[in-house]
Amino acid sequence: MMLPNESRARELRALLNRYGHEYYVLDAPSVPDAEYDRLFQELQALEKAHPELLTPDSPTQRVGGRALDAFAPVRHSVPMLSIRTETDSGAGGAENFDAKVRRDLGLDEAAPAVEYAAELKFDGLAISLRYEAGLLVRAATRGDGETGEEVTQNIRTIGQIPLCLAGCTAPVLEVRGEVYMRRDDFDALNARQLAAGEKTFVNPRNAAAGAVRQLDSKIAAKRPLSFFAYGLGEVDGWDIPPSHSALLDALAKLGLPVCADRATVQGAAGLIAFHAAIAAKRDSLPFDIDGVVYKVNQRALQAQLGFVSREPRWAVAHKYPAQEMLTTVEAIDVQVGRTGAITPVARLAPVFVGGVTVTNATLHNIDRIRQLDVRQGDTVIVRRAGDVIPEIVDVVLERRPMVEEAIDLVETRSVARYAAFEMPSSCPVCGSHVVREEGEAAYRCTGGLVCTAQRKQALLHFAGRRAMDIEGLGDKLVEQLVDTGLVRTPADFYKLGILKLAALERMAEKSAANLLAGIDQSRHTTLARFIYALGIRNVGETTAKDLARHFGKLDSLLEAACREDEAAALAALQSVPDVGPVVAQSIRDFLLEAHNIEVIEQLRAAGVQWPEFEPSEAVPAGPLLGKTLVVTGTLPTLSRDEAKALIEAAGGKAAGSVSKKTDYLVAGEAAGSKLDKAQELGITILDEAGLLALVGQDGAARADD
Ligand SMILES: NC(=O)c1ccc[n+]([C@@H]2O[C@H](COP(=O)([O-])OP(=O)(O)OC[C@H]3O[C@@H](n4cnc5c(N)ncnc54)[C@H](O)[C@@H]3O)[C@@H](O)[C@H]2O)c1
Ligand SMILES: [Zn+2]
Repeated sequence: MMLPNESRARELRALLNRYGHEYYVLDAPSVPDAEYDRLFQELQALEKAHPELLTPDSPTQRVGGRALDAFAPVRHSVPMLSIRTETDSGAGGAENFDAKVRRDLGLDEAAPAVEYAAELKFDGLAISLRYEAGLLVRAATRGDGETGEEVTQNIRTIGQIPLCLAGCTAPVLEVRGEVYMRRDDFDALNARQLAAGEKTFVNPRNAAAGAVRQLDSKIAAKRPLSFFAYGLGEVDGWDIPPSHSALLDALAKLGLPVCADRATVQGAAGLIAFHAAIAAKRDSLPFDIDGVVYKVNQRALQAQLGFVSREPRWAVAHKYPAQEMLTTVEAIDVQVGRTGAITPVARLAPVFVGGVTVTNATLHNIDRIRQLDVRQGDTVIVRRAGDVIPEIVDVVLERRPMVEEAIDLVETRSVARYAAFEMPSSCPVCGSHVVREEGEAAYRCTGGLVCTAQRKQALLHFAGRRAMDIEGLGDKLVEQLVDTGLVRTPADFYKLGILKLAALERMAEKSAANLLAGIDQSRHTTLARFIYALGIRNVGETTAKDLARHFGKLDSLLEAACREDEAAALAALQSVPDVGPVVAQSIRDFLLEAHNIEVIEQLRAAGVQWPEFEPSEAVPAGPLLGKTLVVTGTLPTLSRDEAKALIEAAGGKAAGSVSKKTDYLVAGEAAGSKLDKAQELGITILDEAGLLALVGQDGAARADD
């Protein structure tokens, strides 16, 4: 009968061997390192407590993985080892190592502190570079430590690795170091993979390992890799410096990249300080590290300490919290952003990753979800590295909850317990319909005027100088008005009274009165400004002007955009200059949303108005085509902007100053120097009625007056 410990050890060996194979040989781990380490430590503890369970094939007794047959084997005359990991994550990690070193060296209490070289533990893969007479002749992976794989071609594509050493012609110099991928290079690579519909990499380490062990050097060359040297292999004819820190300096002199984040420190206190300093800057490093490495600095002492099975006794790795962890997806929700973008988010069982507890992870968009095939209930790998938002990078499919489904009366099959995620068709915040623009990854809520998620942004835009131009309505005030519930939609601005406003914190009666005056003034506007103020996606100031000029009346625009026949509606919109299919679709989506129309009607009912005219379609050229007009003074009914809009709508140009090129001056009450100048130049002077007549808008044609 098999004892429980024995069967657990067997189970752990099998699991670790499989994960090791996926990681070392296939470069495609299915679980995060932290999960592997947890099982590894469990097996180590079991073997320690019951030495009879230790088998020669145990993963605790070996280094790395077997070399792939596809590469030529390389025997390492000096084996490439692993490094023991100190499991105490606090200061104890450094203290334990220092105490052990002192014990192993036979140092007593009175002996001075041991000197250490402290470095970063780069998260990539180990490579041995063999230089003969100063030339790079071979590069090899670690493999199982004894035999690695020849990857010279791929390594030659790494620009940072010198093909020829500076000032060294020693017969043999094997340099060991880490090939890694910078985070920015990794992000760019994944973006390219995603765009090409190919599988993305879980982390920079796997991407780097996959690139180095890529059979096709052309593909390897497209994966941007970097390198740091940190040690030696076989050496012949080169004077090895007496300390590790001096060795790193010497390697840098030969032209090899050596990381600047390293220090020579004394005793446990020095190690603790280094560990803390690097922890503080870990997120801002341009590449991933999983910890720091402490090495006894003097070579003589290293030799005295020697090795145990798979690792040196003079070095230890002291890790930081893992940047990838396993957790489960409790639900997939969507979030509505300030601009209406709807993004899926995974609600996670709380997990400590990259130094923080994470409960949500962005899923970016539906394409990303489909690519990962992530579902509610799944066990996933969450990654948080650098200052970026936590992300789900992979699904552990073998842990997906499955249920039996009957195919017929006798047969069943296993299917995923939860269905694939679908984007909602209406906004979870306001219920408006949701659209996806062509060629865009994001879905959007179309309820720009009503959606609370977009409210503050929309109101601020509406009041903006280039939109309704409401004086004194800045972001602080909009925030206050929304938070106190006084304003929900732009129409509410026009319902504000002095009492309500003056009751707001920090609002003096005088400023309340000024604001109300500003709001009141904004009632007289132009159609272009009004359209722009609505905040329709993709409709900027210029497009708003084009639309106003083309349709002349808001109702003509509404009618055209909301036609039942979608193709006809889009065509009508696209007959406006510079309006393409995407803009046309945005306009239609916005105006088809009944919530938005309600607000537009409320605004009109509140007295927001603008001059309207017959669409310029009827008079394609416009009566003022090629004419330049200047408006000055106060007109009896039109505001300055309204007059300008009329001129522009009729094809004319509204200029700011009078010159010989001016065709007409439109002068109102209290017109000053411009009038004098126009008279001097003999320019035709019009009053408001004259202007209206000129553009074919005699009094009767004006709406709302
Ligand atoms: N996810 C999985 O399924 C899976 C499977 C197997 C192993 N792993 C991971 O692999 C690691 C264990 O592998 P290991 O035995 O290679 O040990 P290790 O990676 O923890 O330590 C040894 C390696 O550290 C690297 N290193 C980085 N910076 C260094 C520096 N400054 N000086 C010296 N060496 C430096 C070298 O490449 C060296 O080979 C663990 O992190 C484990 O989680 C993960
Ligand atoms: Zn919404």
